[in-house]
Amino acid sequence: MKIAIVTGASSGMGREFVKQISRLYTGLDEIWVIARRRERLTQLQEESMYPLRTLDGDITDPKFLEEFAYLLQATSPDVRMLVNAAGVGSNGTIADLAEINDRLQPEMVRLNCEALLEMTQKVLPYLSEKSRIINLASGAAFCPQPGFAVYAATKSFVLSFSRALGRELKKKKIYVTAVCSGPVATEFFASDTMKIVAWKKPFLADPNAVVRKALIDSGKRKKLSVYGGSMKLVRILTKILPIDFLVWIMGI
Ligand SMILES: NC(=O)C1=CN([C@@H]2O[C@H](COP(=O)(O)OP(=O)(O)OC[C@H]3O[C@@H](n4cnc5c(N)ncnc54)[C@H](OP(=O)(O)O)[C@@H]3O)[C@@H](O)[C@H]2O)C=CC1
Ligand SMILES: N[C@@H](C=O)C(=O)O
Repeated sequence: MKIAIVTGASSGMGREFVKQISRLYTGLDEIWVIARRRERLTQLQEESMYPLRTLDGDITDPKFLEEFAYLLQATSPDVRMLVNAAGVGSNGTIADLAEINDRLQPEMVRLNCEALLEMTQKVLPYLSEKSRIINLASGAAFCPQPGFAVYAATKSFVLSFSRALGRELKKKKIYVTAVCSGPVATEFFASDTMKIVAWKKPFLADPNAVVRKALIDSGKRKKLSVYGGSMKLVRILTKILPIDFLVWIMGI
């Protein structure tokens, strides 16, 4: 059975990946869609040409991860694509966020880093030649960001992890792409602790376009998918400017 697996499929870019994978790729038997909001995943069936297998649950929950591993073992699928899109962000200083809720930032690390790693580890034995992994990192991965510190650090983890994993899997011809976009118009900005700052508003990208580029870049076996001219410029600047200056700028 040939499948694609998408985490964070109930909204934003994960949802868009499911829709576009279903339109663009032939030969899949199922797409496995993962998120906590079951009804959203069920509704998504209307937008997919392929049967969706709805795995509703929290990917930071060891019980969910155990059941997921068991399902993989029981069905032994050929996973053609894994999209790790589940993730959250919070902005504010580390101290302010800790005062609001001291679990907020540790739980962000658990979801954005550990759960992404655990999903990848579990799926790895079921990937074969020309399979692909797409990890949602962020432009925030390019440099430390005071006021967005833990989120940016989690995304640096995702970028670094993706690059190294891609190298490890090269011999097996399995390709890994990290998606590093700027702000994208999704529910990411709808939580009480993740407010979009004014200067980012003009740069808000359409999730449809970001995902289309990510799938094209993954098809071209690119290690990074960077959407938009402004984010490409940010990437260059973060390579050439001194780190202390960059952190100062980001903290203004
Ligand atoms: N929007 C942006 O500006 C950018 C976002 N990104 C990254 O892209 C990825 C997708 O974000 P985006 O689509 O924008 O955001 P959304 O908030 O729209 O989507 C996040 C998804 O993650 C799922 N999710 C959250 N927590 C859990 C959990 N514990 N277990 C399982 N699923 C979970 C949510 O589903 P549910 O609540 O149903 O569980 C939802 O489907 C994230 O990793 C984000 O960091 C990168 C660059 C820019
Ligand atoms: N890139 C976005 C999040 O990942 C942002 O800048 O808010």
